[in-house]
Amino acid sequence: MLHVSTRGEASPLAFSDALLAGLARDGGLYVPKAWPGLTADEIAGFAGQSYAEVAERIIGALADGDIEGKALGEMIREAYAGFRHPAVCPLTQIGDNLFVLELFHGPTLAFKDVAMQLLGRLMNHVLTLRGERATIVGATSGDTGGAAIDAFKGLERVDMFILYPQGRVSDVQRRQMTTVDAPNVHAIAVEGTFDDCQNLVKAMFNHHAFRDELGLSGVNSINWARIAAQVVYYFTAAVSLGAPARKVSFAVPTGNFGDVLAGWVAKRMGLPIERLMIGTNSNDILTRTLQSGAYEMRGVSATTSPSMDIQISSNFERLLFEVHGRDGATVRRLMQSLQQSGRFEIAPEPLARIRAEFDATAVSEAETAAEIGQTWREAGYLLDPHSAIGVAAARRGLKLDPATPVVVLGTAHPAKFPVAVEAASGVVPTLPAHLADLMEREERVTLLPNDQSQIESFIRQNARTVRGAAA
Ligand SMILES: Cc1ncc(COP(=O)(O)O)c(C=O)c1O
Ligand SMILES: N[C@@H](CCOP(=O)(O)O)C(=O)O
Repeated sequence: MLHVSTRGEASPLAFSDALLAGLARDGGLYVPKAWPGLTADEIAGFAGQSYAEVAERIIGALADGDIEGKALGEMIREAYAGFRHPAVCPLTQIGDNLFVLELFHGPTLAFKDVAMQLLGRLMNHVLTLRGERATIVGATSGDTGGAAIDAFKGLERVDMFILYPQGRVSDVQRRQMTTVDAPNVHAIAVEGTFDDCQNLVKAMFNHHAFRDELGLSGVNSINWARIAAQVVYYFTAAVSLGAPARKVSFAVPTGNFGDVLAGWVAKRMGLPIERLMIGTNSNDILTRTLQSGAYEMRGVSATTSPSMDIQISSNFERLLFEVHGRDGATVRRLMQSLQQSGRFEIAPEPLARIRAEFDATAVSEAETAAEIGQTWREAGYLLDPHSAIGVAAARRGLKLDPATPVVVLGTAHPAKFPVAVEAASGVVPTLPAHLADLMEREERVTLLPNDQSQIESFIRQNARTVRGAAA
């Protein structure tokens, strides 16, 4: 199956080519040309299967034979063997019809590990088959960076450069990026916001001479394979609550719109999802957009859920493409308007299509802290601030529809955000044993201005890949 760009002008690519490309050459994001479907019987058959078995079926359907089946199965099994919970992504009940899907049992304690541990293996596999190398550039508001560095550290065929906003990630998040002693990974602190970092990454991809010279690739959720891997846990969670016979809703703490988009993809593939509830922090551009139809940028404020301090929600472009009948020209026009004036308007019909499947709600800093405190007191369950935003969104959804179970995506371990969690609950969350000495490890980081040419020079000087060929 081929993958097409949301902006309609780049050449369609097979799964493994889209995996290495990251962003399409027209600036768009890749999506499969058609959604593979699973029957209700097949979905019911997932009950009792391991996470890796379900992943093999779902990712196999999305990769559509482009990654050889036996190799894919082995990579999936290896990717999840190191998770600290045998279920990989277990489900915990914290209230009436209220569940947390714990996505933080991977090495860096965030949901990013679920996709990234597989992505590292997939990329290494494809690059090895082709005898190529790649230079990965990524932007992080805190979690993607650590997960990517862990998954790619030491890989011979890859150099990795991760841009994060200086002073705007938690100490644990920063140290997970800066204390890894591997010559192929580089943490770059940028004087700017996450949106600046993400804009720099996209600008490097759109600088085609640089892109080709360095063999650029990306591991942010602009990379279609990231979303594909995230689809799996929607199936495992819903099936364990009775799907496909029973509908389930999901509440998703949202920033770049990748995780909740994966839920929308699961629904397209046949999973009976009732509602997809977006929870935003006070950087509430998505909530405002669903209310008014106007996607309008404002300044980003720093919150206790820093990974969601985002205004340019990259994957929303994929949804825009779908609700506009896959019309790349319209998406190009909307994205141009965003770049030129910081806003665009969604017409009534596509907006109605979005509202038919998604709800959105903004959760303030005070409400986030109150949710952490309440859930700890009532359920004895410690939430991180991001997951707390999901729980607050779920509680609002349950008031409207108490009969449908809601699964909140628990996107990070509370110990990644100890200051906010302790302030809200009085409990100091502790890091798992493998990270116990994180705060004592030596840091290695380069501070650079928000300037594309200086960042490109740094990457050129430090990357071992030239023109995508093996050095
Ligand atoms: C802990 C955490 N929760 C939620 C999100 C938001 O996810 P997405 O950007 O896929 O919407 C992020 C960042 O991506 C995150 O790191
Ligand atoms: N919240 C993310 C931001 C980048 O998101 P991605 O899913 O597009 O990689 C982070 O923690 O870095």
